[in-house]
Amino acid sequence: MATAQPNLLSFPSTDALAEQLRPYVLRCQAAALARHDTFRIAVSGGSLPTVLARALLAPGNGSPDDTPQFDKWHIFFADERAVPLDHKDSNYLLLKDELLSKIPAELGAPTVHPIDEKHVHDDDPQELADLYQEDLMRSFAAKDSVKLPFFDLILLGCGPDGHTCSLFPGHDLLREKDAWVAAESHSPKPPPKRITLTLPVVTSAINIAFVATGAGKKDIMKAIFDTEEGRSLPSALVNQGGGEKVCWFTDHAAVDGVSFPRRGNL
Ligand SMILES: O=C(O)[C@H](O)[C@@H](O)[C@H](O)[C@H](O)COP(=O)(O)O
Repeated sequence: MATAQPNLLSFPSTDALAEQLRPYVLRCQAAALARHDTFRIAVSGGSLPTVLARALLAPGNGSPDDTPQFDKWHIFFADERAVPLDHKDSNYLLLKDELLSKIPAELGAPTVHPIDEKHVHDDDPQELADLYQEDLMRSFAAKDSVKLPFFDLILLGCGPDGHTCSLFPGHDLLREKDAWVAAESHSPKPPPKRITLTLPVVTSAINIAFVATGAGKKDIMKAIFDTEEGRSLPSALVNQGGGEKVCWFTDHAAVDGVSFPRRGNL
């Protein structure tokens, strides 16, 4: 378990946040391309795709360091709902509408890894989770001896109850040690059937970023960062497992009243 503290960043507005998220993601991209000539990231649903698109589709200065090289990106879903890819609840559709469909051709096209639509109507989402795990294994060239996929970057949201991905407070999935991808059949946030990366996969990522904005987040942010009771919340468990690899991008409204030290840049 990591001991170093996560980084808590706070900005006056979502626009200011997106301006800082861009260089952060592009620094992660540069490090990943130098390491293995590919950038493997996982993204959540919720408000994250919109903020990410605002960050990445903004005009850059044209330098290689400030340019997303999307043709080198492999985009996975940190969690996904068991619905068809064109369903309004699909995280894939959200990402497509907000970001993928708007990427200018000259920036290249990412390789996107959606869930297998054939299994979205299964009673139990386990097969959907297993197939997604197989996709991850292929993409990370995992041999039996490779215990975990090391994402270059995982981008997360945090729900008002402290959930992240589809890892909800008090659910057994928080104790999953072996699976990379797990099935959730009773999500308190609709729709109930989902798949999610597990905590060991999330905390093994090389970089982990949360985006949390708005006054609706301030109570849970206080619980996560300032209280003992909040330590068992899924988002707090990511802080504990990821330590200094974790970076929270928030706006001032979301951290109003939070005592944990925060900064205005990385
Ligand atoms: O598919 C999902 O439901 C999400 O991945 C979920 O984990 C989301 O990130 C949080 O609920 C925060 O959502 P907001 O950013 O909209 O608050």
